[in-house]
Amino acid sequence: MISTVTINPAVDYSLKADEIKLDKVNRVDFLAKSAAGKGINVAKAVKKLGQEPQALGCVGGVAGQYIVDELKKQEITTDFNWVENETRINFKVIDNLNQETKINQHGLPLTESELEKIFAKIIEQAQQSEILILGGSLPENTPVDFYQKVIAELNGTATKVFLDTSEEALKLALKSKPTLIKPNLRELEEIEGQELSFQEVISVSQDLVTSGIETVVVSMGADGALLVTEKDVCYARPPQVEVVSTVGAGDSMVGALAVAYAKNYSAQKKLKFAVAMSVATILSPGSEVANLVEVKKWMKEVKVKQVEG
Ligand SMILES: Nc1ncnc2c1ncn2[C@@H]1O[C@H](COP(=O)(O)OP(=O)(O)OP(=O)(O)O)[C@@H](O)[C@H]1O
Ligand SMILES: O=P(O)(O)OC[C@@]1(O)O[C@H](CO)[C@@H](O)[C@@H]1O
Repeated sequence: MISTVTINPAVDYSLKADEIKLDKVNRVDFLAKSAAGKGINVAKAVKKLGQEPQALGCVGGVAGQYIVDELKKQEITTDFNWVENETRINFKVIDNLNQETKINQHGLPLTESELEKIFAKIIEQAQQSEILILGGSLPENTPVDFYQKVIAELNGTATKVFLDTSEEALKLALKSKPTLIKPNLRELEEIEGQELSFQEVISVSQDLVTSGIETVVVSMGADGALLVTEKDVCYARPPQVEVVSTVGAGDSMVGALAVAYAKNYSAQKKLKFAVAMSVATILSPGSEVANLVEVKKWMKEVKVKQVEG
């Protein structure tokens, strides 16, 4: 089974504005509302790709109930922990220039006891999961080494742990050696504390692999993605497309990578499948993700090659 963990989920509101005027009232149009947060988007992707995911995490209040109800409608198995504070609402505003402004709340804190319970649930459920995906930020006041501790606890077990987070939580978690990480270019640059050329992205990823992380996938927006393992350095270029919304593009890639891992695809096929999924997803509105039929169509358009390390 593929399980996803979203400690800090969100209800995403996608909105449209002609332009965002700072220090003014902005009148916006409503486009879509979605059950979201990175791990939840990954679960939606896994389901759309024909596998049965399980979504874990913390939900609270009316927004939490919305997430539970939506995932039920999408026939996604959930085993959430109910918490005292309301789940956050995030806003994604698309303007006339197709720029996406993302307004993400930090997420209200969890109590110490809620944190202990979700930690225990993750470890328990990991035992039945071939792949466990930890996705997104941590709510306010959560110890920043939360993911690091979860991964350390699962070291030496059969569970493959994928991680998609950012900033300090990512930096610390690298020390516990997750199986796979999927930083975008900016997140990788944050880890390194400097801008990176394409060759530097390859060598930094190779260093991470040498340190004990099995697979590093770096997503680079319209420039595609790179997958690095001990044996392979593959690069995939997406076709040029008219973007509808990039929200969830990275998450859809992680979902596709999990499915590709479960199916034991080759390195090149894993990357092709993941990039095709992301391309199909950026053509879907809001935080929605694409399905297998669309992915199969885009796989023909994604060019993958082995590059020199
Ligand atoms: N403008 C674009 N044109 C073609 N493909 C794109 C474009 N933007 C994103 N993609 C595809 O989506 C993948 C993921 O995008 P990106 O690197 O922006 O991830 P991300 O920052 O993790 O996304 P998010 O956090 O919004 O889910 C890219 O590797 C690429 O395959
Ligand atoms: O604030 P975080 O946890 O870093 O990211 C949350 C989020 O921006 O990520 C998803 C897109 O990747 C959205 O559905 C959601 O609102």
